[in-house]
Amino acid sequence: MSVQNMNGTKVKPAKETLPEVEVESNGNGHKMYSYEMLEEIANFLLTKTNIRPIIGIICGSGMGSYWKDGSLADTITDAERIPYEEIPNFPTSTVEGHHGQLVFGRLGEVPVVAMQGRFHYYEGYPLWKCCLPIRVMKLLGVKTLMATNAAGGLNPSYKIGDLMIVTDHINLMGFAGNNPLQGPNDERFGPRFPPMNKAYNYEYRKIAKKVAKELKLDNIIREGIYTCLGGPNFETVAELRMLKMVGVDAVGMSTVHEVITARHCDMKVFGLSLITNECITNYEVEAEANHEEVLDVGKMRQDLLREYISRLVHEFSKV
Ligand SMILES: O=P(O)(O)O[C@H]1O[C@H](CO)[C@@H](O)[C@H]1O
Ligand code: HPA
Repeated sequence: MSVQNMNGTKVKPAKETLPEVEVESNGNGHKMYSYEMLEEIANFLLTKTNIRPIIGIICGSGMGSYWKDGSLADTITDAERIPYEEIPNFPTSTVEGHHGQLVFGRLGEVPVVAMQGRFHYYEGYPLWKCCLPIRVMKLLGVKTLMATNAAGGLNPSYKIGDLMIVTDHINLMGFAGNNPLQGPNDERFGPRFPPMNKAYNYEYRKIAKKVAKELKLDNIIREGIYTCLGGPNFETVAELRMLKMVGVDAVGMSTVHEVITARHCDMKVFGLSLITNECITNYEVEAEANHEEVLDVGKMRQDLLREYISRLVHEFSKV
C-alpha cells in the first residue's frame, strides 16, 4: 500500500512498530536484543516453516521487493511468506520498494530465505537493528549471505543497469563511530575485534564472474568498491567528488553494516550492486537523483537478476 506525498511521490504510510524490549544497552543509549531474544525470533520462524535455509538473500530496492510479479523473491518455490509485522520484535519496512516480509523456500533445490525488504539507518533504526535479521538468519542455520542493493554508479565507466560484484567496501559510517557491533560483544556470535580484510568471499566472486560469462553478461558485469552513507538524501556534488577520490565505485545507503554483522558471525558473504543511476559529479547537469528511477531500473533488470542470482545460489551451494 502507498500514499502520495506533497510532491506526488509514492511513499509507504508510517506503520506502528512493535514495542521494543530493552535487554541491554550498547553504551550509545541504544537498546539491543540479547542472544536469547534473537533465538526466540529464530525459533518462532522455525515453527512457521519446514524450510531450513542455508543461503540468505537480501533483496535491494526494486530487486524483488516491489515488483511482485516475476521478481526474484517470487521465483522461490514452496514459498512461505512471513510478514515482518507478524514476527515478534522484528522491525517493519517503511521504504517504498521494500515489501516487508521473509520468504522461505527453494531456489532450484537450495533452501533459502529472502528478505523482501531491508532496514535502513535513515528509517530511524540504529545499525544493530538494521542488522538484526542477519543474526536471526545465522540462528536459522544460514551459512551464506547474498546482499544485493541498488546503488549509484560513481565510476565513470559504469552505466545504468550494470551489475557490480562488490569486491570491498568503505565503512564511512564506521569512520564516524557508528558500527552495528558497537556495545557489549556476545562471543556466541563472534569475536570482539573481527577481521574485515576478507569481507567479500573470493571464491564466490570468481564464481560470479564465471557465471556472468556463461550468461553473456560480460558487457554489464563490473567489480568495485561500495560505500554506504546514512541517507536519506542523495549526495551533493562535493561529497561524490570526495568519494570518487578515495576509490569508491558505487554509493548506497545499506549493505556495509549487514556485511560486517554477517562476517562477525562467520557467514560467507557475496555482495551485488545494481547500478540504478549515475552519480552526478558536475554542477552543470540538470538531472537529479530520485528513488523512482532506482525502482524502475530494478524492474528493468528483474528477469536478468532472477536468472543470475538463481544460478549463483546453485553454484554457491556446491562450494
Ligand atoms: O540499498 P537498497 O536497499 O537497495 O536501496 C538503495 O536505494 C534507496 C535510494 O533510492 C536507498 O535505500 C538505497 O540504500
Ligand atoms: O545515488 C545513490 N546514492 C545513494 N544511494 C543510492 N541508492 C541508489 N542510488 C543511490
